[in-house]
Amino acid sequence: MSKNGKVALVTGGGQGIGRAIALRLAKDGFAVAVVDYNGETAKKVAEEINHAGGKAIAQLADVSNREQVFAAVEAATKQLGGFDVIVNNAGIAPTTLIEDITPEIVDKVYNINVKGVIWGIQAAVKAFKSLGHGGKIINASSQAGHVGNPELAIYSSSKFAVRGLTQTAARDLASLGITVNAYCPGIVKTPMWEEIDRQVSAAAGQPVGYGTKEFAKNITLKRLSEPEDVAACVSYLAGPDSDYMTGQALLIDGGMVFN
Ligand SMILES: NC(=O)C1=CN([C@@H]2O[C@H](COP(=O)(O)OP(=O)(O)OC[C@H]3O[C@@H](n4cnc5c(N)ncnc54)[C@H](O)[C@@H]3O)[C@@H](O)[C@H]2O)C=CC1
Ligand SMILES: CC(=O)C(C)=O
Repeated sequence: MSKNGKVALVTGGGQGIGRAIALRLAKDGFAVAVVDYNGETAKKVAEEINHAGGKAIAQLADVSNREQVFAAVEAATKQLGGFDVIVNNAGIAPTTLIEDITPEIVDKVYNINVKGVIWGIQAAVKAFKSLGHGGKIINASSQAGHVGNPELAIYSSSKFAVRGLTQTAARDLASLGITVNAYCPGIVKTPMWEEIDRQVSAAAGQPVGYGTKEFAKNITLKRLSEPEDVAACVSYLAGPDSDYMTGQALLIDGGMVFN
């Protein structure tokens, strides 16, 4: 049994923001299922939680595969003794100049960033219903889901889609006692951001770090965010203090986007 008696599942939990969320939710008292298509990193994060006195399991699943997502939620429910929160965090962000976009890249990004969230929502609803209680669904959008980001057309549009899904699911699932919210980080220091910086800088013929400077110009708080900044917000969305919040897409971007 976890310290707060609750179970959370985090997709893309093997590194970056997902790892920070898994560690934070474990600290908050959740038993955590760390799900990733990289089995090694998921295992490492679960071990880190267990060594620190928490309770975690690692699960291998590709969120673009509906059956694997349902299987992960079912296994988490059985092995951890319940199911209360899903964090649909896994995502990819290749840069996509408009004229170079191919059907393959659209499918790849949408299969993970959009369909992966849909499968996560469906699998969580099935688990909550079978357990006879409500729950919390938390989705990864982005500041790029509030404003179109240069050179990230497909990624940005996928994150707008996540906001749309979040609002609609919040309305559709409220009667089941399920809340649905999204978090919308700005630039977070993770391997994903490092890769975007490399691609944007190279496309501009500039050294690594140029992309970061360009994107970061408008951050009011004048610093990039840490994965832990995002995890703190997700901790709130996963806990009881957000019980009266649903359909929201919280910006955690240091003031990059005011709306
Ligand atoms: N880093 C940033 O600046 C921002 C990130 N985000 C979003 O936050 C989420 C996490 O991003 P980061 O931690 O930065 O990314 P990351 O690339 O550093 O880590 C992503 C994790 O997800 C896993 N993953 C990717 N595709 C998967 C799939 N199909 N099935 C299972 N696991 C999969 C990867 O193996 C990795 O462990 C993403 O949805 C991203 O779009 C949003 C705003 C800003
Ligand atoms: C990768 C991403 O979502 C950014 C920069 O907001």
